[in-house]
Amino acid sequence: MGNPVDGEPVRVEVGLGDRAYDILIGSGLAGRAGLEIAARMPGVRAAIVTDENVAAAHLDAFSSGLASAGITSTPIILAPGERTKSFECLEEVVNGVLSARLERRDIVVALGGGVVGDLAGFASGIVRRGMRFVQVPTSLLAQVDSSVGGKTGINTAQGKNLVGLFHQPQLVLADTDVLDTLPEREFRAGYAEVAKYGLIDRPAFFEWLEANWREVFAGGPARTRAIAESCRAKAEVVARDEFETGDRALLNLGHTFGHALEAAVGYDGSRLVHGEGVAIGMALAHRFSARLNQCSPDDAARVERHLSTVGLPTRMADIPGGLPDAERLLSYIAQDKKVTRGALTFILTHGVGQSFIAKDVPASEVLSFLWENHPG
Ligand SMILES: NC(=O)c1ccc[n+]([C@@H]2O[C@H](COP(=O)([O-])OP(=O)(O)OC[C@H]3O[C@@H](n4cnc5c(N)ncnc54)[C@H](O)[C@@H]3O)[C@@H](O)[C@H]2O)c1
Ligand SMILES: O=C(O)C(=O)C[C@@H](O)[C@H](O)[C@H](O)COP(=O)(O)O
Ligand SMILES: [Zn+2]
Repeated sequence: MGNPVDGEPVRVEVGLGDRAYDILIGSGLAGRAGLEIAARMPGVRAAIVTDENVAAAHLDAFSSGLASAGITSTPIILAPGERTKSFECLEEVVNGVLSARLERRDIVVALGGGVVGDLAGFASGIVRRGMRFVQVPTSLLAQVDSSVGGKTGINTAQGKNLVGLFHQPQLVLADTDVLDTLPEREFRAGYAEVAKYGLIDRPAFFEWLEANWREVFAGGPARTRAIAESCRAKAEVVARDEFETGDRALLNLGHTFGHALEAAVGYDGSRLVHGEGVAIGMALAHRFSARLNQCSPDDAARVERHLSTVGLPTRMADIPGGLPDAERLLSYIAQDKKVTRGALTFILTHGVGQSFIAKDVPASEVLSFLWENHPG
């Protein structure tokens, strides 16, 4: 894991054969987006899907950059937050793209966090039966995770991401400068997905994060290194299991619990945002693994300690405003996309960096565990 060379973007390839694409990570990439896009897709026009917060900070500079490379664009600006991943906003994006008369070979650009990326990616996958799209992730979470790998979609009352498509982008441009305007709470939430890669199968990376997380939060080379290492980790998994028929499910560490909690609070980001749900979910997954004698309580405590040290929540009691009872939480878990013939699947662990896919986890065990950990 060397430090990135100053000035040069780090390039990570997502190796998907004739649908392979680059992730470029570094300073100044948003301003250069027009050139990077025009070099790969000459003559395209664009819809820029973004949210109000990102638009206020970055849209003018971004669309001017596209224009100076000869790319005309139409902005589609949405309300910020998880509730935007909805059928209503999907319709808004589809209408915006069609009203701009973009053609199938034109592009949808997702300029924003994971919410914008998942929604714009989904819209691009269905308009004219599949347009091309480019991810310009502006949150840490989007730069290390959601912009890579082609999972797109929206939420429903029944659960997270239950409607969507696998649809890969043509290019990912992760400009580390744009993180300067990201609120600290959102940076911290994105850090949960960074730590996730260490916990899945990169124990040395987790150890490095334990020692260097302050530098990652501060910015500079350590941050770029953490983003690049995360993208490499995700790109490797996606390249070998694009459609999650096997070990891509490991990327779901912490999500089986986390998604249930997000649904349980009605996608209210003032109470819980995705990365925080993942942090609590990862702490629970380690504690649950220890309860099932799969992992030592010391490892579970170590994970919880690091997540709390950086200021992330690790317990259901950390969510303000109360939760539905354990049976209700289990009913959200039963909607998880990893469920097979009614049997629950969890990502469990034998220790830091030793995650595994556990099929047929008895619902009764999950329910008792949820009650034990429920804030009441
Ligand atoms: N597709 C995938 O593989 C994948 C992976 C992980 C998460 N996700 C999804 O991503 C979503 C979470 O993404 P997120 O954490 O980026 O949330 P988000 O998109 O809601 O962004 C977080 C907040 O930060 C603001 N913001 C983003 N960039 C900013 C910037 N540079 N300056 C100022 N404000 C900025 C946004 O307006 C928003 O208020 C969830 O819906 C989750 O399910 C998808
Ligand atoms: O890319 C993946 O695969 C992941 O699981 C990454 C997760 O961080 C992400 O939150 C994803 O959207 C969850 O996928 P889902 O299939 O459980 O909805
Ligand atoms: Zn996630």
